[in-house]
Amino acid sequence: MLKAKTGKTQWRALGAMSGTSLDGVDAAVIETDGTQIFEFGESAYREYSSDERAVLTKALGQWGGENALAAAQVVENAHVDVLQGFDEIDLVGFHGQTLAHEPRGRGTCQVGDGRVLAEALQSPVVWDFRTADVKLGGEGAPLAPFFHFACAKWIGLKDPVCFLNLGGVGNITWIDPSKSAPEEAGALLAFDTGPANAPVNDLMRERLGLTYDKSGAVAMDGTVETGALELFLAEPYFSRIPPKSLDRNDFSEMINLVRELSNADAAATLTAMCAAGVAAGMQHLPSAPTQVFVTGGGRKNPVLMEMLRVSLECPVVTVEGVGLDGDMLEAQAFAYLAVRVARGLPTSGPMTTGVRALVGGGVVTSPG
Ligand SMILES: Nc1ncnc2c1ncn2[C@@H]1O[C@H](COP(=O)(O)OP(=O)(O)OP(=O)(O)O)[C@@H](O)[C@H]1O
Ligand SMILES: CC(=O)N[C@H]1[C@@H]2OC[C@@H](O2)[C@@H](O)[C@@H]1O[C@H](C)C(=O)O
Repeated sequence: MLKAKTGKTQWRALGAMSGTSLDGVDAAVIETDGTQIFEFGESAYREYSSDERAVLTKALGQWGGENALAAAQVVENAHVDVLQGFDEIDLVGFHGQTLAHEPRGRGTCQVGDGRVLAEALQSPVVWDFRTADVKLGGEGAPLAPFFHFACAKWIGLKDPVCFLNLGGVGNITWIDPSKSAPEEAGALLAFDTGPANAPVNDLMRERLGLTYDKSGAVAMDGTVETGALELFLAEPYFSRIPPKSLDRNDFSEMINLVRELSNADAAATLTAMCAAGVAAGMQHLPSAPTQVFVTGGGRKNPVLMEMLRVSLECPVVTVEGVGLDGDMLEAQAFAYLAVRVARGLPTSGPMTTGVRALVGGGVVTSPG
């Protein structure tokens, strides 16, 4: 059973993330005061059933209505399922499921109601992390960068590095760990690099009835079609100055660029597009990173990792190489951010989301 505590300086926070891949819910505990990471705790994963995934897929791109409500219910149930298995939790950080993201237009939409979770878990819940940032002119994403800064400190780094998350969409955080705090000028620069695994997943589903290209097995036998890659890189998104963010389906038409190709060549080309998006992003960084730490499911794809190693001019390693868990980094990030919100500390700033001023985005709901 979850237990709420107040007046703490060190919190045992539980974070949960349901990412753009729609595979399931990651949940992880972290001990923190909202600045320093003291300890990483236990974690769990709750996969969506195929019926649940179908409900979520149907609601993608929607801002409300029947499908979005059904998706919210799936998200809430799955989260309660997995989160009730943790003990002695002070605070829950609940990201929810992004259905639509259009920061310069209709805003950003994450479903799953934090009030439902607070009641079911009898714990304070921090949720709706992105809305405040978007309202203040920010991209509302990425939000993990302040946590990446804390990770760089936890590792004990001194020189500029990058964290690269390869989920459905890719996002990168450049960090100068010699700065004392993430809100300090020059400490961070972050943005979405482009599509990551989502297009390959879509191709696998469409052609082979698979959910993803496990270990890059299909792409491994393919040849990259350079014409398609060039057309992809001509997209204005890549030259846009960051911060900038993407919706899962912003590049969904790129599958058309590989329509005529064999399964292997199409998978290789879409995988190369992910790596090329990251490489194009490097031009925007304040200085060359000494290392790139890769997190998210894409790090398990050796074809993608090799493409990154060839195109980036620095060592590319998985976050496991520095003692972190690449399956749980996003869940840990929302645990960490929840404590920052509870303590009134900012969670994003001009160099991570482009928001006008530092903002602590998130709503705190206590059980009734
Ligand atoms: N063993 C593997 N081989 C190849 N690809 C993999 C492997 N494991 C996971 N992936 C890819 O990683 C994806 C899941 O990554 P992750 O869990 O980081 O995404 P997410 O958190 O849902 O997305 P986002 O970070 O965009 O919100 C899968 O959909 C798949 O494409
Ligand atoms: C709107 C939204 O949910 N964006 C996600 C998505 O998934 C990856 C990338 O696009 C990133 O910008 C963000 O998630 C991570 C956790 C973030 O906010 O840092």
